[in-house]
Amino acid sequence: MLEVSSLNKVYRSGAREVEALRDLTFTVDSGELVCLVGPSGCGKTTLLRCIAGLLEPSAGKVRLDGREVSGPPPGLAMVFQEYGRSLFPWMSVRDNVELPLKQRKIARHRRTTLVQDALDAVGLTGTESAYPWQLSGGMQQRVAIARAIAYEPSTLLMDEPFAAVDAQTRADLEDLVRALWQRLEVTVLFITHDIDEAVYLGQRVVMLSSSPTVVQDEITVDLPPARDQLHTRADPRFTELRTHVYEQIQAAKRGAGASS
Ligand SMILES: Nc1ncnc2c1ncn2[C@@H]1O[C@H](COP(=O)(O)OP(=O)(O)OP(=O)(O)O)[C@@H](O)[C@H]1O
Repeated sequence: MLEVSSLNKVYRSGAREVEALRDLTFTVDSGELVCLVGPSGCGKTTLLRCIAGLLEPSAGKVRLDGREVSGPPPGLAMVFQEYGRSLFPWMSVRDNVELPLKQRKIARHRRTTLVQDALDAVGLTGTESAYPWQLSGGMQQRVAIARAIAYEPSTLLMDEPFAAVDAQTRADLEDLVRALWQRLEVTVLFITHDIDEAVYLGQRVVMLSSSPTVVQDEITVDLPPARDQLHTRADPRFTELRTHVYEQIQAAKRGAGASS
């Protein structure tokens, strides 16, 4: 479970102060998939860095599985937008996925099993010896996802992971995330600028205001759990939910408070 309580971050340099996060409170329950959306510049990077233990908040707390985060938490794995920069080009697919397991000092035999299972789960069986640059963007992002799940995290933090891939690949990867989430029962916080993606993927959508950031609104996505690109997106309820989220993000851009 991820708990973000009254999180505040003020950047100070000399006499200049920038309040990036004002007062951010939300939770992601164990095994839940929550999407976070907000206008550009809403403090998403600042929030992520606080959750990942890479940045100290000015006030408030982040707790992961009951423990206060004060450095990179062991149960957390991350997938970033820039897969090209998060994979090491001189390492094979297998070595990229295995690296965090070596750093965790997991025994070789167990590592081999975890790497193979993760590559199978993301549909990359047979690419073990390839190098990232020999793969398409979508496949590289699958490697990054395999690396994250091989680590067996309790929580997966996904930072606009599909912003740089084409629409068809993106749809496939969205379905992969839902399938893995259901199968692995992992807690997922998925950050995206794409409102349709947030509603399609999430059990809940948390909307952020412009910086200094607060939670603008939050909705439960009451769509059936078995989702597919064709039928879910054509569901009138999907349209209602996306309209609500869109209106809230527009209100956030204008600096207005939440409306019901
Ligand atoms: N190191 C820093 N020093 C001063 N101000 C900063 C620093 N990092 C971020 N900020 C400010 O904090 C606010 C939030 O920035 P942040 O990078 O967290 O937003 P973001 O949502 O990730 O942006 P984008 O969506 O454009 O990537 C912005 O006003 C930014 O200028």
